[in-house]
Amino acid sequence: MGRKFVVGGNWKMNGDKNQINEIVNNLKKGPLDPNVEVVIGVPAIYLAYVKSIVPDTIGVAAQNCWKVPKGAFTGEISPAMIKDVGADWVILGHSERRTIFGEKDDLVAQKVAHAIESGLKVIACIGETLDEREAGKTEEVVFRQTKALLPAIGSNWDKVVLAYEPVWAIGTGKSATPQQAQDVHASLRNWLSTNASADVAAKVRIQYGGSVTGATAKELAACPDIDGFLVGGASLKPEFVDIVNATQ
Ligand SMILES: O=C(COP(=O)(O)O)NO
Repeated sequence: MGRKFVVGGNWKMNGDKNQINEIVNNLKKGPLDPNVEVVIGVPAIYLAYVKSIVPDTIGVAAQNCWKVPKGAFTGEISPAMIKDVGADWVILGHSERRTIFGEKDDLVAQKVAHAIESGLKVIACIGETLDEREAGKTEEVVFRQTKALLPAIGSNWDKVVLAYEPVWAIGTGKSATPQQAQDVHASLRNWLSTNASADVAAKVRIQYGGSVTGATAKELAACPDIDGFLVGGASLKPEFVDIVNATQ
């Protein structure tokens, strides 16, 4: 289908300059598959530092941003600030933003819209909780979350990567099986074909995230509708290189 594999490393609230140096040196050593797009999600306070030491071939993402250019929003950062330090991606709607910080679909959509209009590329996260999966609501939830993003994205789907991250697999060591992940990705792509367009559905890259490791990445990467990963814990470890190279 010709979708470029894209692997994100979401460092979350982890790292200090010594650990960041180790992680970046590991990425520099690689070797990284040149056919795979790599984006690292960095704590905001270290964005400028990471941009100063990481090769230009590696994208740098903030892990969140606010929905307007500037103003009295203590503690927040804007897409303009993210661009100002040279980063060109932002991760939005992560389940930890939704469950811990109470971000709802409409706020995520407003952030996505403003990030895109500010010139950032977006990794937009969706995914169901364990209760929702056990209640058979997985598709209902991911369709609802994605539907909320449609007006925010508009015709700018080339600036967006979707990340399906089942909440019950995040940070648990319990990944979705390749079949479970493929089923949701395929269903979401089919939904996009009907609710966005066949072109969007064919071209949008859908990452899988949730306890991806060097040991599980190859089988997951072999699934036709998995176009990459959004990796948490393992992105802090040398095995992240193996995950990036999972399609080799
Ligand atoms: O939240 C995640 C996944 O985290 P883990 O790989 O640690 O499950 N990615 O954004």
